[in-house]
Amino acid sequence: TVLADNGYDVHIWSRNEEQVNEINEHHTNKRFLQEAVLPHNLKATTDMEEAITGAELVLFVATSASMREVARKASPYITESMLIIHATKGFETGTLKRMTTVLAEELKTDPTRLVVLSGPSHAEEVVRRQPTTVVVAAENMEAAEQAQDALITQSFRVYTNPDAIGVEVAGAIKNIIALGAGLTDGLGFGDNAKSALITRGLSEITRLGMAMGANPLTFSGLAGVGDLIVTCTSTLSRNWRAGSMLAKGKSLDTVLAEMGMVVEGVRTTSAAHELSQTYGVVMPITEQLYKVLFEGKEPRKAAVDLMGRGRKHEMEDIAPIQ
Ligand SMILES: NC(=O)C1=CN([C@@H]2O[C@H](COP(=O)(O)OP(=O)(O)OC[C@H]3O[C@@H](n4cnc5c(N)ncnc54)[C@H](O)[C@@H]3O)[C@@H](O)[C@H]2O)C=CC1
Ligand SMILES: O=C(CO)COP(=O)(O)O
Repeated sequence: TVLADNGYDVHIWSRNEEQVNEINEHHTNKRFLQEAVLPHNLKATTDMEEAITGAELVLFVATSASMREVARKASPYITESMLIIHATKGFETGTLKRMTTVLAEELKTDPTRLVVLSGPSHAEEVVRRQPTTVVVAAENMEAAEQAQDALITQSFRVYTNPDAIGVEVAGAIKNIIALGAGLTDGLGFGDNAKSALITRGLSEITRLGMAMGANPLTFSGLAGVGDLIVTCTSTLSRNWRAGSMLAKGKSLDTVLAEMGMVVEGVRTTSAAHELSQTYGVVMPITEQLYKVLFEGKEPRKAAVDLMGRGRKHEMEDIAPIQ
């Protein structure tokens, strides 16, 4: 809708014929966007060639689990002149690769020109043209600025950042913290607990990001603090909702089935758990969430263990202790 508002003829690719027909005939996508009416210059197709051929810009919004498969399908129709952007938050399971790496491999394109779009942006609000701010990041600033030009509207304000690694790491890991925020709310803890989780979660994101080559300042921006606030405090967040359902004693399988939409934080917890070992980074919230999700640990016990850790300096492993 953002691109359509800027006058582009937008072609959405979906594998789901029913959804494609609904978008083309009724200009709605009720399962995901309720009553929102979609612009008439936005058309859907199940044909990847038709969706991409002749495009100036291709925006990938696959789930992290399906990014490689979708990119491989798109690859034959991608040309060098197309601007490639993605808005996916997560790592590839198994390889632990960032989404730009997956895209660069499948599209055989210059990785420095791949643009990451992230920030606090629940789709349900974007489609209603409620004020939203995001960041587009690419090593090649010209590519980031092209994305900014294409996406900026009166209700969708777009900032640029050269730190694609930082923006990707922040967008992925904040989902773990959002699951944790849902858990603390579901357990009946107060605002102090949630603020603690958000802030110490930011430390965790910063430590991993720095180890992976990110600029720590990126994490105080829209992709870091901004997205942490929206996903840890909004009932629109699937990750927050999943966490609060887990706290009520539902199994992970039940929660995911009831959600019916992707909860990226689950796979990301597993990936970040491995990344923390690969990079030798301490990630206590991620570690406790891993135990809750995959080892059956009681959420309340996880909270007790987090509170009972050894004494620390607040900026340990981030800034030198003076
Ligand atoms: N929904 C939101 O507000 C935002 C979502 N994101 C990110 O965008 C990505 C996608 O999220 P959503 O669209 O919200 O998820 P969703 O669960 O609402 O929709 C995902 C869609 O992908 C389809 N899909 C799954 N596997 C596929 C495959 N192998 N081939 C083709 N289609 C496949 C599903 O059928 C579904 O229609 C995630 O990484 C998410 O973190 C980022 C910012 C905001
Ligand atoms: O990333 C998002 C908003 O910026 C979407 O978050 P959820 O996946 O938790 O709904």
